[in-house]
Amino acid sequence: MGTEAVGTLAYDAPAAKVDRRRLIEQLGDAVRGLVAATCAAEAPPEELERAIAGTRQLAEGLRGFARPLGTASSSEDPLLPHLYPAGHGAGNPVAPPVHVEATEEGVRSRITLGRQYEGPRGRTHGGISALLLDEVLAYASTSAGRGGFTAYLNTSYHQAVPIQVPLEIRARIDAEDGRKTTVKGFIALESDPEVPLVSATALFVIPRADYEGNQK
Ligand SMILES: CCCCCCCCCCCC(=O)SCCNC(=O)CCNC(=O)[C@H](O)C(C)(C)COP(=O)(O)OP(=O)(O)OC[C@H]1O[C@@H](n2cnc3c(N)ncnc32)[C@H](O)[C@@H]1OP(=O)(O)O
Repeated sequence: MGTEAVGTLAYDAPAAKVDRRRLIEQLGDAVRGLVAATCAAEAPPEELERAIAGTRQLAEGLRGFARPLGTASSSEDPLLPHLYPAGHGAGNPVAPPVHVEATEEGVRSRITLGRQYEGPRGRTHGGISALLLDEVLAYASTSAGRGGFTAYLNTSYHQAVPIQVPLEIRARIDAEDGRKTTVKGFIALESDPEVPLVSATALFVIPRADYEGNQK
């Protein structure tokens, strides 16, 4: 049996599943690195052609093992983090590598964004900032035992969020009202964590059926 940390819970997942999840995370990380290198590469034509052929061959190899759309991966486990969500899945090379930890007032995530998240030169794309805030604010709601889907995410962009610079994202519950949870948070430089670069307020709503089911 392998032990994988889930919040404060140590869960003995079957070793084969843990090993497989590690490989999936490593593949996600490797392809994420390839995506970042692709966005930065000033390579000569022959190197680009080599990269195109090699990448197409790798993709073709993996496509043969694709699971049907809408089905869960055999590596998913209800007690372990999902591997493929676009916002944080460690196995999803498109997802920024978001890790969240609990703090006294809520949650915090430290992250450095690669070149693939660039919008205007040197700055993070605003949609990526919104994605990060949605993710970390949702995590604050979930880890407080609330959860819910994002009903709105209001973002204010105060200053540029730099690429390849350590960032800190913090979030805390602002209000709870039945099925509704309002969460506030912001992205800052890790070196200047009190100055918001992008701030957000989000409303998370638990669907009525889920909420009423939990009240029984
Ligand atoms: C390591 C990292 C881990 C990370 C851990 C997890 C990270 C995952 C993060 C992903 C988060 C997402 O992106 S979620 C995906 C994006 N969001 C969605 O797909 C949601 C789509 N929308 C919906 O499914 C629905 O609209 C819901 C569930 C949000 C609400 O539906 P409903 O339950 O039928 O809503 P309804 O009865 O009308 O409203 C309930 C109450 O909410 C209020 N309300 C509803 N919508 C709004 C709104 N836009 N603005 C204001 N208020 C609203 C209503 O006024 C009402 O208040 P009152 O009258 O009761 O006072």
